[in-house]
Amino acid sequence: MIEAHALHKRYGRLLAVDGISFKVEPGEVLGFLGPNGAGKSTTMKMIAGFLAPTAGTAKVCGHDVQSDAMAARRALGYLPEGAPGYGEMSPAAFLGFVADVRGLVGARRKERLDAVLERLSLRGVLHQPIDTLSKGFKRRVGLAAAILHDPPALVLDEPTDGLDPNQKHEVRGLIRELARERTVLLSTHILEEVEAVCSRAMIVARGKVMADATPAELLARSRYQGAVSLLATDSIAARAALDGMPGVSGFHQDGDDGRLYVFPQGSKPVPLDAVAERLRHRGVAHRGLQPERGRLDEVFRRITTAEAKP
Ligand SMILES: Nc1ncnc2c1ncn2[C@@H]1O[C@H](COP(=O)(O)OP(=O)(O)OP(=O)(O)O)[C@@H](O)[C@H]1O
Repeated sequence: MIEAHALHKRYGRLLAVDGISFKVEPGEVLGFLGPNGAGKSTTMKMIAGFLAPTAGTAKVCGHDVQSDAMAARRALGYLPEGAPGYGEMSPAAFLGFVADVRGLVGARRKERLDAVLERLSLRGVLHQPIDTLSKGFKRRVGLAAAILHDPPALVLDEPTDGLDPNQKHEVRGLIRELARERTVLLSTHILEEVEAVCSRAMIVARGKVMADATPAELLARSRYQGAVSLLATDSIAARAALDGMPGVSGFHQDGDDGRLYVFPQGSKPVPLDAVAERLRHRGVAHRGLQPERGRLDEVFRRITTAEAKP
């Protein structure tokens, strides 16, 4: 379990983290989302014991990260933002060094090294300097170092940053697999990642938690949920045909692709068949009529912009 209670971090005059509290249970993947500078990395560094909080406490598997630092660090695997250091070392040398620091010896050391090399498919690059590896392999080396001692809790700072779509897919699969019996806290800028791997998402802005919900609950806050959209040859005619239809509250036309969004009244979805029938009846040609499931990007923007209310 990972717990944060009223964490604060001040850098001079800047209050980078302003009272963040949460609890993540085993089996949960909590995604930390927020604009640049929101305080995500700072919070993660405090949980990992790399930075002392200005106020507040954090615990990893019940161990306070400050007063019981060694036990907390033993229980935690941490992937810092960016690539691992020691770029001149090979993965073999670097992971051997991490194993030594973690106090792994004998058969257990060999077993854990074999397990992570296999899990992260690192055998092909074992003796190449880390600096010369692709971004994907660098992230894998970082992940291997984070899970080498088989910790019950993981803090992963932007684990898929800079990876190509295939590598992202692979790393997300690995995180889901790791999360089965572990507690995972990860940060990301990628909204689709939240739906792909997170059981819960916390939106942070200006050092404060602005939302803490499941991805489905966040989607339900989108005004696009329950809307239908279509591409009409004549959008003005389409709007005129649908204006005043029961269950329809308004329209929005996308400036880029011209797609027309028809918004519902209240929580009941706009009836797709009735829309199709009405357009047919009025002779409005259209294609791509589809229901909308909501948009995380819109919810994220609304919650994190200055006007947003918590
Ligand atoms: N060592 C430091 N000294 C002074 N200010 C810092 C320091 N580290 C971070 N900050 C500032 O604290 C704020 C929060 O930074 P942090 O890196 O935690 O944000 P973040 O949410 O992780 O951002 P990003 O998504 O860009 O990684 C930012 O304004 C940043 O400039």
